[in-house]
Amino acid sequence: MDEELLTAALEAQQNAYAPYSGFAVGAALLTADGQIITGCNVENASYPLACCAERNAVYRAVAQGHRQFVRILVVGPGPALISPCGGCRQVLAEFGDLDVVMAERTGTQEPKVVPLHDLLPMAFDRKDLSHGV
Ligand SMILES: O=c1ccn([C@H]2C[C@H](O)[C@@H](CO)O2)c(=O)[nH]1
Ligand SMILES: [Zn+2]
Repeated sequence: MDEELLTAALEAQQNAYAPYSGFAVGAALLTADGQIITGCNVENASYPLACCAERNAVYRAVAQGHRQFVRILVVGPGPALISPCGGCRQVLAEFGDLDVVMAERTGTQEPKVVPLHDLLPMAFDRKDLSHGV
């Protein structure tokens, strides 16, 4: 399955819009019903408006009716493995725990799998809202 996710993420990475950082990222999210939804980073001349590949994948998946995820693979340019930024960890945590697979494009390093819970322990979530939605 990680092979399929890697292929999908590498394809999405090629569509990354990253003229400012030059740092292209691709992500592939595996839904509970076995679908793969991809994302790439999309930057903006107003730098803070950049959207990460992981968040793009989550938002695309939700827009298509998915809310249960089992795995997300994120691929950076390499040779370093990259892990989701804090904002993306929080966005992913909204939909529960899942495994995060970190990969890189050059094939130098073996992918590494880490549960989201380990990347963002004690995440703020709906239980912390005083009005309890
Ligand atoms: O996990 C990550 C880390 C960074 N980026 C993007 C944000 C920005 O466009 C560029 C440089 O940080 O890479 C992602 O998409 N995912
Ligand atoms: Zn991010």
